[in-house]
Amino acid sequence: MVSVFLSGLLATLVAQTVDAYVVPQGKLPDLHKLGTQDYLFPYLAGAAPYFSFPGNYGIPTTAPEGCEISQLQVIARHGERYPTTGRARRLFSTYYKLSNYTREFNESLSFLNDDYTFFISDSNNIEQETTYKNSLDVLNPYTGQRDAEKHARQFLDEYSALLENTTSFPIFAASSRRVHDTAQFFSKALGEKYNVTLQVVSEAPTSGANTISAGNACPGWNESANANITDAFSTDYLKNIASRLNRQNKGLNLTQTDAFNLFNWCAFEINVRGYSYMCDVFTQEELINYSYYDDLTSYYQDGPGYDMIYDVGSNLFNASVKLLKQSEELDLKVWISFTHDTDIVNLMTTIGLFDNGVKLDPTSVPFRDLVYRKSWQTPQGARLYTQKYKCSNETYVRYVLNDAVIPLESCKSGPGFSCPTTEFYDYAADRMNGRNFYKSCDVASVSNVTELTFYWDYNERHYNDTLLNQ
Ligand SMILES: Cc1ncc(C[n+]2csc(CCOP(=O)(O)O)c2C)c(N)n1
Repeated sequence: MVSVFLSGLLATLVAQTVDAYVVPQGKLPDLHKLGTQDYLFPYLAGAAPYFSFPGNYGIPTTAPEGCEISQLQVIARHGERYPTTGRARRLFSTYYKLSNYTREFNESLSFLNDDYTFFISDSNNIEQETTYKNSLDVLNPYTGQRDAEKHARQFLDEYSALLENTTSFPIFAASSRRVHDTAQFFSKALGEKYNVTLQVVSEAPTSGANTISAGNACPGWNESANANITDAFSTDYLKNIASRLNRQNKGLNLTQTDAFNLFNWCAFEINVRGYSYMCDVFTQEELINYSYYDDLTSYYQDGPGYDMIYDVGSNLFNASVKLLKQSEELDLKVWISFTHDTDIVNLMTTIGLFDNGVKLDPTSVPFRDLVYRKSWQTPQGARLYTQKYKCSNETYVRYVLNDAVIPLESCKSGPGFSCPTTEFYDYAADRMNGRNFYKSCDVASVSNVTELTFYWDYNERHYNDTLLNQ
């Protein structure tokens, strides 16, 4: 009797356990593709999942022998995500064209014959972080959620000593929902030992200079300011893709715009599903052209090729330098913020991390002299660390981008190729000399907030802004 009861109970328990862990769908051959396309990430214009910076000089990211970290600042992008509204609209238009094709697909598009389902299956996911829950394959190793959790563990592994006497501290997030969600996944993954208060700082233009996302509060910024330069880049690689696919599939009428959209399809499908057969459409040469086009447009829209960007990036750089100077007085040793890719790119432009003075050439793909590789700088989940450390009685600053130390070319005489703070503060003042975010961006037309204060007044103000699906 008892054993019948027990085996019944056991069966129920097993059934419940199995139910809770149903691993759904996914065709068997897809398993071989899942998580195997990392080699493509550096070519996918920062839309693919996280990867460590490929231009790593081999400098250890830990503080050099005899040095101790005194402050760490982290500025990170949100994690892997679904496409934005605009991208999704363009992707759907290409998808509809393909889904209306009535013949069998050939060669690289033949995967579409096998009851393929498009990777945006619920429009509520547009703009949002990919999670264990909204991912199209539970075995997807690239969810933004997992990336943030992994990042948190890596952060603790390297820097938990800085939190030795701190159990309650803030983490700052721009008010985009995916940015907030990333910050929350990161915070939770730090574990119960820490009591993190998320400070959600508005990224609406009305927040003016008091923002992590200066790009959103810059009415003066003009996406097309340098379009006359970037438009000179040849679109032959896109035309070749379209004509190849049209030749292989009679009656298919893909345009060069469709070809461009297919790169995004490839990248975002990996974020959502963990693999994408669409990536097999491109040759390596086409991927190189595509990634350089991203470097080029970013350079002239958000980087050193657009003078105003030095002003935009100065909003965060100025705050960062202020925190560095105050490190002795401040209780907190770790300042963690989450935002968008362009804000990090703007900041790195003002810092001068990837600028050798050579303007990017729109007429051909450069190789030897190309240091501004935006397609490598801010993948999903990108993270820029500012380290301040003390060795004997001297203090030093240096930057670590996506697991790689990137020395400042004109100031690297310190241990670990760092910049002595005495020199660094002059260097920073020089970079920001004459720069003014509020003025240059015409922020006055949307806000009267002239200063970034959230790092200093969060305790009184407790930032808790409404989340935006943008
Ligand atoms: C200075 C400046 N102001 C505004 C824009 C417009 N913009 C295009 S993409 C993006 C963020 C999406 O990134 P993420 O994928 O990280 O969320 C923004 C804000 C810009 N590119 N540069």
